[in-house]
Amino acid sequence: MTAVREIILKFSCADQPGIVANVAALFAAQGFNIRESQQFEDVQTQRFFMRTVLDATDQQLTLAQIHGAFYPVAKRYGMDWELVDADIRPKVLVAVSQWGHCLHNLLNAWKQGSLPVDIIGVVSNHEVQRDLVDWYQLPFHYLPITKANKPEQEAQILALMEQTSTDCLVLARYMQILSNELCDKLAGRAINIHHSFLPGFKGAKPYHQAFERGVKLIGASAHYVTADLDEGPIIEQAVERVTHVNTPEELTEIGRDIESVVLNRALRWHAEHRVLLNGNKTVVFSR
Ligand SMILES: Nc1nc2c(c(=O)[nH]1)N[C@@H](CN(C=O)c1ccc(C(=O)N[C@@H](CCC(=O)O)C(=O)O)cc1)CN2
Repeated sequence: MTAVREIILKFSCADQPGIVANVAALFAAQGFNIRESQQFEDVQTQRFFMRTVLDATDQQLTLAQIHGAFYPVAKRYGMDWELVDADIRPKVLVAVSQWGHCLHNLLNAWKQGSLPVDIIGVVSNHEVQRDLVDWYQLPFHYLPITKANKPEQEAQILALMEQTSTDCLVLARYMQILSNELCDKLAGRAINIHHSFLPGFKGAKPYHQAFERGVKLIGASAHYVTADLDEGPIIEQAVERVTHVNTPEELTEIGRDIESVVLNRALRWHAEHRVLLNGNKTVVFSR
């Protein structure tokens, strides 16, 4: 096991005085330098959230050794915690159906190195995006789905993630509803881009719903996937102004850019361990 250069600690626990002081004291005692730190107390739930980035260069310790050193503090406060090597990029599998704008934006950012993830491949229930994925020299897994083969198809997705030790599944306009079983197995590590400003206009055709309602703003929402369709904890959202002149097709066009930006931002924050679950909500320690 090699020594780590930089670590990211994120945790939540029941709030009480002295948490920050004790965490800081533990790392100070070992000579770690805090590079970045953010914390938040949810006064409603009395839950405390914290994310800290520490320079570990001089300590010459492995992640396991730092884990062991922090464990007593985590245990004392009953923390839900994660301590990771900041140089390890999460492995991501992307799922897409027919629309390729979010996939294109993800692959472009990944190729440019502006998305701190390791995309291991793309799965799709259609072949429409195969050429794009081939161009990026990534594996394209064509997994058609029907009501009858849904359990097998989902088992193939899960098997692919396990075989490749993939951390995260990104639904980049994947228009199939994941089963409760798959949602449970991927809790907190499957991210979907919904093409509306949630909680408005859930379901498969939000732009037509928006047109019929005559809204003046449309948007997109990236959220963790749960069994309750479009109800998962929201990671990021954005909106754009529209008018009575815009047709459903134009709303769809305007929405594509918002979706792509929102999904990239959400995936980056997830990959940088900036997102903590807070019940059915999130705490996002963005830059
Ligand atoms: N368990 C979940 N699965 C998915 C979610 C989610 O929140 N929980 N989000 C969707 C994405 N999505 C909206 O963002 C969405 C996708 C598909 C549908 C839908 O009604 N699909 C129909 C089939 C449509 C088709 O074949 O084109 C269906 O599955 O019966 C609604 C919303 C991704 N999955």
